[in-house]
Amino acid sequence: MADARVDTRVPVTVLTGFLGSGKTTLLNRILTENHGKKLAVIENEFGEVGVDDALITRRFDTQEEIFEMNNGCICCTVRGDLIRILGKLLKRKEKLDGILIETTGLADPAPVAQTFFMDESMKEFARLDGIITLVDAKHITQHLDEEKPEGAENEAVEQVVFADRLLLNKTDLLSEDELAAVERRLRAINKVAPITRCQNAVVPIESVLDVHAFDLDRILSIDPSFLEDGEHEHDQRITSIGFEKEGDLDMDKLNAWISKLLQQRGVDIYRMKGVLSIRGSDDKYAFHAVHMLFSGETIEAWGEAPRVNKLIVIGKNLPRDEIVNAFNACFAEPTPM
Ligand SMILES: Nc1nc2c(ncn2[C@@H]2O[C@H](COP(=O)(O)OP(=O)(O)OP(=O)(O)O)[C@@H](O)[C@H]2O)c(=O)[nH]1
Repeated sequence: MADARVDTRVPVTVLTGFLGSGKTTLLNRILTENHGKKLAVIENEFGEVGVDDALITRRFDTQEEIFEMNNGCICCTVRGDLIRILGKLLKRKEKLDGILIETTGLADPAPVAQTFFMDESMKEFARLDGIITLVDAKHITQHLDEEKPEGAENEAVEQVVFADRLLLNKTDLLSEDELAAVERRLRAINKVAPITRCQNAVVPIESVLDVHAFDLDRILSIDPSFLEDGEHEHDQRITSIGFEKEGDLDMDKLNAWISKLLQQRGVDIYRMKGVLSIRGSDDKYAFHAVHMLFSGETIEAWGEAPRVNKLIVIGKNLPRDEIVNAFNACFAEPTPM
């Protein structure tokens, strides 16, 4: 095993955690904080339409390069793309202080981690530094408890099992007793990863980057077949509906639809996120929902950019036609001349 003190390979951090747990919030902090590191970020999103690009905040003097991988899930279909991007990055490894991979909220981190032990050039140039798992304190228990169809894995459990660091985020939404109960639950699944409580993913950057936390022996003791290329299956009931549509939305209609949708189907709607164009506003409106909790805020001005609404809905047994029709009905009527 390489000695950490003289190891010059590029450290790779895998940022994982269920949908809406706070991965992009943490990534934005890393990208906007002045830590002096030159990082490359690989972003993978679940869903038909990519929204994260518009939600990622970049510093003006940004040192980071961001690669989007939106044609499939990083742990299955686009692993080939991941290996190609990593291959390109590692050719100029002298210029890099680290690589950060944000998985989708529905990814199994194990096959992503495995990538760094599979091929010789990867092993030579990169070292898996740690798997950092964001945990949504409010919703994790229901995800851990969720019954999955025969053969399908529970990604929320996998993300906790393989974590080298657990960031228990959204502590503002639970009482002290509830938080302690969640911590006990996490500890029962993962005996060793330090658990750090946080809000808005505020943790010292040095506690997540370059921490030398990944331990192959521990992983092999949990999953002896970790280094073999095994198959895994996701819950096929979970799908996404994506919108990419020009025009202005009527805020009242939008609010009424979202409130009704989340009241009726909030248990099965894991995540909604979007950047929307609202009639009468010059600014982009960023919208987030995680189950029944939703929020929105104006972000930057549209300026010259085309006012295209991007919205993604991710959930279980989604009624596609109903959701598509209801969203389309939220557009503002054209103003009479
Ligand atoms: N109340 C509360 N909300 C939070 C906290 N941290 C993040 N959020 C909100 O939770 C929502 C989801 O956060 P993201 O960072 O986008 O989550 P994510 O893990 O990247 O989500 P996906 O990319 O969909 O998997 C956003 O509305 C955040 O503002 C927190 O500590 N408390």
